Amino acid sequence: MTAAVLAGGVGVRMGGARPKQLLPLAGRTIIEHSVAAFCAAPEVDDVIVLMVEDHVSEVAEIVADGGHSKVSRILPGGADRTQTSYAALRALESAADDELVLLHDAVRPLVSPRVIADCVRALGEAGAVGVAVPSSDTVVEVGPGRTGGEAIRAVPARASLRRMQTPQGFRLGVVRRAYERALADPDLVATDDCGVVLRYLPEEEVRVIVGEEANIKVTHPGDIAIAEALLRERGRRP
Ligand SMILES: Nc1ccn([C@@H]2O[C@H](COP(=O)(O)OP(=O)(O)OP(=O)(O)O)[C@@H](O)[C@H]2O)c(=O)n1
Ligand SMILES: C[C@](O)(CO)[C@H](O)COP(=O)(O)O
Repeated sequence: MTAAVLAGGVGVRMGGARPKQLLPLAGRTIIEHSVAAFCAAPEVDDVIVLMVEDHVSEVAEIVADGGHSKVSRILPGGADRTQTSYAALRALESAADDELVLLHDAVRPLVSPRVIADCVRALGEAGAVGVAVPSSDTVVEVGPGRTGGEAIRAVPARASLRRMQTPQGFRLGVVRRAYERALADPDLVATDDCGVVLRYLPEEEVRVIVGEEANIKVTHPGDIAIAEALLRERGRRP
C-alpha cells in the first residue's frame, strides 16, 4: 500500500513567503509530521510526496535527515489539488488495479494511527473510503441575497452531514477510472478525491469511517497554535 502525501499547495490563506507545509510545528516541519505518520503505519509500505516544484529538494533533505526510509519518491505537484492527486496516480501507473493508495493532505499533521488503520481496514470492503467527522454547527447553503450580500438557500439536515478529512483511500483501479472520466470533463470542480469517485463512478460506494476533530487541516495562521496545543494534549495522554 502506498500513501501519497499531497504538498503541492502554496498556502495563500496562510500567507507568508513559504508554503505552509514547511512551517515549524513542535520541532518539525508540518510536512514531516505527516510523512512520519505514514512511515510509522504498519499498513503502509511506500510513501510518495508531491511537493511544490521549487521545494522538492528541501523536502528531500527533510526526509533524509529524518530517516523516513519508506519515502521512495518526492515529485512535483500540480496546479491545484486535483492535479496533484492525479500526479500521484500517474506516479503509480505501474501498480496493479487492486493495489491500494491513501491520498493525504500534507497539512493534516495530526493524522492518527487509528484513523490510518481504520481507513485501510475499510478498503477490504469498499473501493473508496473517506474519513469524516460530524458537524457540531448547523451547515447552510447560501446564494446571493435579494438586496446584496448572501442569503440562506437551504438548511440540510445536520444529522446526515459530515466534514471530510484525509486520508482518503482507494483501490487504484477505482480512483484511476474516476480520474480518467473527471479529467475529460471540462466542468470538473473537485475539493476532494472521494468527491471525484462519487461524481464520476456513481455505481461505486464511497464508505465513510469516523475521523477525529484533532485531524485539522492547517489552513489559516491561527491553526498553527491550535495544532501545537493538540499535539501537546496528545503527548499528555496516557
Ligand atoms: N496544487 C495543490 C494545492 C494543494 N495541495 C495540497 O492539498 C492540501 C490541502 O490544500 P490547502 O489547505 O488548500 O492548501 P493550499 O492550496 O496550500 O492552501 P490555499 O488554498 O490557502 O492556497 C495541502 O496539503 C496542499 O499542499 C496540493 O497538493 N497541490
Ligand atoms: C480534501 C479536504 O481536506 C477534505 O476536507 C479538503 O477538501 C481540501 O480542501 P482545500 O481547499 O484544498 O484545502
